[in-house]
Amino acid sequence: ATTTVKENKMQVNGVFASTELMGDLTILERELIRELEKLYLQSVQATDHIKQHMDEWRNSQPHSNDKINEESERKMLIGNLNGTTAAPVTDRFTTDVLQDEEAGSSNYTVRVMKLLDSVTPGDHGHAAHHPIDAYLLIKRRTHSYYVMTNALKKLAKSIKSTLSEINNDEADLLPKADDFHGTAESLIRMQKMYKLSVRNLVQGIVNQDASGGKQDIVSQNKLELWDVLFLGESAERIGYSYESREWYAEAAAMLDLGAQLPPGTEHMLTKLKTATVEQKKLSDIEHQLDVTETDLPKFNTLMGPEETLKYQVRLCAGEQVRSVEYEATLYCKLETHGSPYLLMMPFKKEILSLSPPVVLYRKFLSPAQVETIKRQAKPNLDLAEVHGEENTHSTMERISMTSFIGKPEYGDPSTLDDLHPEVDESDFLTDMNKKIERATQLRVASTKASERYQVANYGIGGMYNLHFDFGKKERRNGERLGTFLIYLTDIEAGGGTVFPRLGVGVQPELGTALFWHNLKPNGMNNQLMYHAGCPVLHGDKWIVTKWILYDENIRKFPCGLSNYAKLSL
Ligand SMILES: O=C(O)CCC(=O)C(=O)O
Ligand SMILES: [Fe+2]
Repeated sequence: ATTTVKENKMQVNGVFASTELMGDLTILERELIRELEKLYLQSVQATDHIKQHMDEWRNSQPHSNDKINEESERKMLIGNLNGTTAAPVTDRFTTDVLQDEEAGSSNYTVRVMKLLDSVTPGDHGHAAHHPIDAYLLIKRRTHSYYVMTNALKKLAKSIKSTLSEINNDEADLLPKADDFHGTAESLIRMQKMYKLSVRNLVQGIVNQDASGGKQDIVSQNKLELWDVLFLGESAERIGYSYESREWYAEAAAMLDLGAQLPPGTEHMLTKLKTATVEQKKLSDIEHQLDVTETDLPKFNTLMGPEETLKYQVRLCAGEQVRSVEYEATLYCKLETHGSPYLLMMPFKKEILSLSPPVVLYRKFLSPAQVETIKRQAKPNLDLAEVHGEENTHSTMERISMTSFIGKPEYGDPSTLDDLHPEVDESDFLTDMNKKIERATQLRVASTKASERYQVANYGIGGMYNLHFDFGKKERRNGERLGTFLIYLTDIEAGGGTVFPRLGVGVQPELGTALFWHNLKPNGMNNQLMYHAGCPVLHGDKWIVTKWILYDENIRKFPCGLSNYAKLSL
């Protein structure tokens, strides 16, 4: 499968495809927080205002301690004003103000005045007999209510407008509920892939035991019981029952330690209890399986899906899976390909697999060159889309942003013309084409010989599932013979490129290039070259890829058409 671009959208199923855009979101979030802070301050002001008036009102009540009196006063007052029986207290605020505004205060005042005698006995007889008492009473019923409800109304209005502003202006940029679910699911996938401990995750710790004594990555944030329950449910929804039980068991443990069950989650209690029991049983069995595993892996064979997945997981976690004997046959060299030019500056080449060959070129690009590529690619980053055999679809197969740099004529079947095989790239890319030619000994610097440079950016959880680089229909100049992939960032955790059928795993390192052939020398697809980009656990992964096409390179092969001829790079 190959990747091209789709409409501008930040995420696919909620996984932040690009850390760049996560940055934008952080800025947006800051603005949002400022808006909400403003609202909060307004609401505090309004509340203070209301409180003050309430206090004034309460303190000026002649019989503030006499609950029965107050209540009957209220009921009668409202009942009479409305011409109905008493309304609930909350309604009274609105009723009063509405009537106040509709009928005009004087009308209202007259009506209240008429009621006073029968309603509020004051300390010195009738409250309304004393002009000051009457004045204050009416003030409480009119002015104070008015001020209070107005403050509330204003607040409600400004909340409403802020919300609609957020909804209208930034709706496309803000993550949605789907994205939240997707982010949770991506966390579950990483939990499974990297065997992350749930207990550690709750503490904000990403443990890296599996990859051999590497340091934990610690966040300042922790998860709450609510999150733990949510993640358990997310895992359950995507069918990861083992992982779901781990979250539920952890939730049960948190409850035991005194955490409060969030409201509305009471129904989950039985689930949590059974999860604890089942999880204990399962982890015992798993443990036994681990211990009794004696099968030696058979690399460089077409292992089945289960075994492929198993080695994908192990390689992504940074494990060495091949025998020490095999690893000992690998080597590195200063490559010159016998060329005087390269004598001056040989490639630092490392063989990761002998046959089929996979090689590394250390420090292929300088940090400055890497920056140039990223700078050129950034403005056009778009959600990656995968072209399958049948149709084009955006899937969980690949979660990353991609963009292309260099002349569009490169590798484009519709604009290819045999008469114009060469196209002027920028000086920078022309140099890079030539450098890749010197390293791979293949023809690259012609529009027929290679595709455009594809730059990809993976955010946290971003990944590329197992796939082959060959297989796109209608590739006029032949299949993708070779993949020349340059890492543009170092990645602290996760984000490796793995070949489970070869037992090869590579950790991204800024400026280092990875090169392999997808085809056998006779042009047939090599099914051993199944590979994946592991989910990024921590960091911001950038790569640039040049696919080198078959037809222009047939003559470069030393071998004939045997399906078994071995190639070395
Ligand atoms: O991201 C990676 O490490 C692998 C990328 C890849 O396989 C591809 O772009 O075809
Ligand atoms: Fe690939």
